[in-house]
Parts: sequence; structure tokens; C-alpha cells
Amino acid sequence: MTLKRENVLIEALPYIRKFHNAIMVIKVGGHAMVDKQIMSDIIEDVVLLKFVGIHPIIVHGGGPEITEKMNRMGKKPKFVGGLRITDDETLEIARMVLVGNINTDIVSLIGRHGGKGIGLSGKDGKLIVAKKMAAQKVMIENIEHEVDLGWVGETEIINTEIVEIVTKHGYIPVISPIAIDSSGRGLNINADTVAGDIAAALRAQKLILMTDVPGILRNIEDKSSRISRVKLEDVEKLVREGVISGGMVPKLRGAVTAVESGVQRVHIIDGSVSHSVLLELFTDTGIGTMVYRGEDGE
Ligand SMILES: Nc1ncnc2c1ncn2[C@@H]1O[C@H](COP(=O)(O)OP(=O)(O)O)[C@@H](O)[C@H]1O
Ligand SMILES: CC(=O)N[C@@H](CCC(=O)OP(=O)(O)O)C(=O)O
Repeated sequence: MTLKRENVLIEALPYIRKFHNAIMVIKVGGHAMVDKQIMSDIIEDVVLLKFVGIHPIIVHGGGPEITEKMNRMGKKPKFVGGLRITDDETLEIARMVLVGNINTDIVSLIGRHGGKGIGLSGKDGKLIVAKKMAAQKVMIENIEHEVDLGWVGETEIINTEIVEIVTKHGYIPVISPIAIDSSGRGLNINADTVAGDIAAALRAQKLILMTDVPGILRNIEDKSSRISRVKLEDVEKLVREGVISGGMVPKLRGAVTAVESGVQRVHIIDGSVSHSVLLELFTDTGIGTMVYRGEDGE
């Protein structure tokens, strides 16, 4: 459906009013970031949100870039339930890629689009305090094994103060998913998990998880099999039935954490669709998959 230009603006107005001063956590996945133009469009949208009175908070991933760097160094990446097994060297690679490269690139892009970005990792102001994740149970050839994921973190505390201070002063926080433990050691956390935890701690109005698929697909081979709404209580069933696997698992679990803590809506959307954030927020036709608490999302 094409709308006349003036209708587009009129349709947006009630949403701009509704979301005035709202906190929105936007997670940009590594897959959406692979294309420079897509990334630039996403950041342009985020800057626009700030200018119309919304408070966007960016959490970014970078999984494909970490994988690429590991491959170049002759290290084979391994994942359990969508989480990267992280030894000392992998942690250093993840830190360099996420904090050193991607975070600063996003902050620069925000500046280029006329906004003010500020880069943070979980270490800054002890934003994300975590502990090493316990070994995970994995079934290999019908036998249960315990796998130690290495330096993968599990969030214990989110100290939102630094985010609130910078947000209030007109900055867009850009957060890397590297946490700190009680002894000051870095830990690698999945970026979707961090986004869910931060949205929960800030009681954000929305959490938007941008990825490279149109949402949750009933059949991963078929892009038209998108599930448009998922109730909180149906998430684990989708995981159990194997409808959701790999990187979609932490995404949905992050969504559950957020909704259980009072975030009203979580949207999983395709970042490669041009200006998908604006379409999701400011038009009547939502895109992607919405995760919601049954009783208020009907
Ligand atoms: N049911 C599903 N619907 C859509 N994607 C799925 C599903 N199950 C698994 N996936 C996988 O999850 C991926 C998205 O997660 P991930 O690779 O971590 O992306 P990102 O880097 O954007 O966070 C998709 O590219 C797809 O391969
Ligand atoms: C523990 C763990 O898996 N950490 C992730 C952090 C980056 C990430 O989550 O990036 P995407 O959002 O692009 O997948 C990793 O090492 O890949």
C-alpha cells in the first residue's frame, strides 16, 4: 500500500504523541550491520527518533564480525544454544570487535546524522554486572553432556544510572554486550540478552530487536511463514518444538525477560527492510513478530 506523502506524516502524528519521552531499546544485530547502507539507514532512523522526543538506547551485536575475525585467526567458532563458547583469546577478539570497532563506528554514524552518541560497554559505570554462566546441558546423540561455555556471562545487576544521565542530556547511548564480573573481569554476553535486560531495568516502553529475517518464521525456509504475534507463555513451546533455534533463542528469551518486567511490547523485525524502525513505530501496519503479555496485547 502506498500512502500519499501528507498521509504518511498524519499517520505518524498519534504515534509521535504517544511515544513522547518514551524509552525504546533498539538492538541492532550483527547480521543487519554487515551492509553499510542498511546500517546508516537504521542509525538515521534512531537519530530521528531522538529529535521527535523519543529516547532510543542502542544495544549492538556483532556476532558475524567476531566469527569472521576468529576464522581469519584460524579459530573455529562454536555455539551452544546460540551462545558462543568463549575462551581467553575469543573474549579478547569479542572485546576488540564489539567495543573497539563496532561501538565506535555506530557512535560516529550517529554524529554523521546530526545526533550525539555516547559509547558504553557493560564495564562503564558498572552498567552490566554479570557472573560466569554455569555449564549448559546439551544432548549429543541422545546423551546429555555438560558444556562449559568459558567466559560467557549471565547478568546479575544492571546499573541504569549512567544510561539515564546521558539520555537526559540529549545523548544516544550505544551499548556493547561486554559485561564485568565482581572481580573486574570481562564477560561476553549475547547482545539480545543484554538488550532484554536493559529494557527490563529501564522499564522501556518497547524493545525492538533488529535482525536479518522478517520475524519468527514457522518454517525457516519460507519467508512468508512469519508468525506476527507470540504470547509470552507460548515462547518456550516454540523452542521445545524446534521452531526456533540458534540465534533466535536468546532473542526470544531476551524478549521474555523484558515483557515479564513490564516492557509492553517487543518487536523482532527485519533490519534490512529500509527504515523498518519507522515503519514499525509510526505506521498502523506493524511488521515483524510482536511478543506480548497475553491479556493486554489482544
Ligand atoms: N523460527 C525462526 N525464525 C526466524 N529465524 C530463525 C528461526 N530459528 C532460527 N532462526 C535463525 O535466527 C537467526 C537470527 O539470529 P542471529 O543470527 O543471532 O541474528 P542477529 O545477528 O541479527 O542477532 C536467523 O538468521 C535464523 O537463521
Ligand atoms: C555469548 C555470545 O554469544 N555473545 C555474542 C555477542 C555478540 C552478539 O550477540 O552479536 P549478534 O547480536 O550479532 O548475534 C557473540 O560472541 O557472538
